[in-house]
Amino acid sequence: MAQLTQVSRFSTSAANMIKKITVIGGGLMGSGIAQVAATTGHKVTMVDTSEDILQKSVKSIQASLARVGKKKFANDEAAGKKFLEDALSHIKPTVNIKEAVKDTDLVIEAIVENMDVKHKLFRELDQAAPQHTIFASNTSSLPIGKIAEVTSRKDRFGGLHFFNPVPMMKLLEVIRIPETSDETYKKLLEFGKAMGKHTVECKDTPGFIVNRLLVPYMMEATRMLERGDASAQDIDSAMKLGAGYPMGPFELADYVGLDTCMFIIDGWHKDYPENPLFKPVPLLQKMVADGKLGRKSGEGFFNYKKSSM
Ligand SMILES: CCCCCCC[C@H](O)CC(=O)SCCNC(=O)CCNC(=O)[C@H](O)C(C)(C)COP(=O)([O-])OP(=O)([O-])OC[C@H]1O[C@@H](n2cnc3c(N)ncnc32)[C@H](O)[C@@H]1OP(=O)([O-])[O-]
Ligand SMILES: NC(=O)c1ccc[n+]([C@@H]2O[C@H](COP(=O)([O-])OP(=O)(O)OC[C@H]3O[C@@H](n4cnc5c(N)ncnc54)[C@H](O)[C@@H]3O)[C@@H](O)[C@H]2O)c1
Repeated sequence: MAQLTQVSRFSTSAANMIKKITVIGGGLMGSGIAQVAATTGHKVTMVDTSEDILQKSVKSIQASLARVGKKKFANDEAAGKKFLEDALSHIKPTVNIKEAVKDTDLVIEAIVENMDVKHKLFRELDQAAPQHTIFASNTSSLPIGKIAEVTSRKDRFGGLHFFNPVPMMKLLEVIRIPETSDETYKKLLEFGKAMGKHTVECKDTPGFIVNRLLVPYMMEATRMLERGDASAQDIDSAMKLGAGYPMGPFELADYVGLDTCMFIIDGWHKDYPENPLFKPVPLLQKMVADGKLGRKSGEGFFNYKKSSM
């Protein structure tokens, strides 16, 4: 623990700071990370698997920038427009991974939550990126040390766990594995601050800080619903009005994606079968099997289809 806090007292010289970043994955999280990096003066390359997906990512960044700009420059439409255009000009979307990492300082991986897919990507990145490039994963639940195993740069590897929606959520968990060098960790912490986030330091433990507490709470809410103790609506209202949460557990699960929720809890159960907090939840598994994935599929614990709204 002493080691974790000691590192954050040092500061990196301006010449040594992270300026160019590559975000792999332009989905919910990757597009948010790219957006915030661009608005905080970084040069960003955003990679996804197809031009179509990248177009959608840019559209969602535009929409989010418009919301931020409208608030930030409430009485100055021209300044809001300039803010949006400046930020977009700092983001280069591409499907070419090799080109995207050729002179980057930091790669942030935000692709699907699957160890094999992440390993395949990091093997490729390790070959293509220059020696000085730091790698980070935005994984919600997979061990950073295990993701890093396929690279030859564990000393330049860490976790940067952002929260959804990235432009609004102030927290960034910065995770180190035993091999992460002090120099790397220091740079990651400073990058987080440069992104305008409040950083917290954490070891490579399941769920880090937030998800280790949040996931059991959300699963317990689902078990409560499964037992028929209360309705989803009332459980959500209770936690919002009685505990001060901005979203109830089911609104949040729908927002994150029920497939992601299920992947996390089932994965932890496999790794820690003795822990009762990580027991799979049949209701969640059934909803995912039925294609009810939350907001992204139009239905989850609540219905988001236009006709029923
Ligand atoms: C099994 C369990 C699984 C757990 C999974 C873990 C996943 C992961 O690893 C960790 C997480 O992320 S955990 C998840 C962690 N996340 C949480 O826990 C989220 C909890 N929810 C919240 O904090 C709030 O509900 C929100 C901030 C999302 C929306 O706020 P609201 O009041 O309900 O609704 P509003 O009135 O619409 O918007 C309010 C303001 O926000 C602005 N805005 C919104 N989205 C924006 C965007 N994309 N861009 C730009 N701006 C955006 C908007 O413009 C507005 O500004 P104004 O100044 O008021 O005009
Ligand atoms: N959804 C959340 O609330 C949340 C919050 C924090 C962290 N995370 C983590 O962030 C990561 C991404 O989650 P998400 O919700 O943004 O997922 P998402 O499904 O919205 O986006 C993933 C994107 O990665 C792309 N992709 C997949 N394989 C790729 C590859 N090999 N190369 C380039 N792009 C590839 C997909 O096309 C997709 O656009 C996951 O590890 C997840 O656990 C998610």
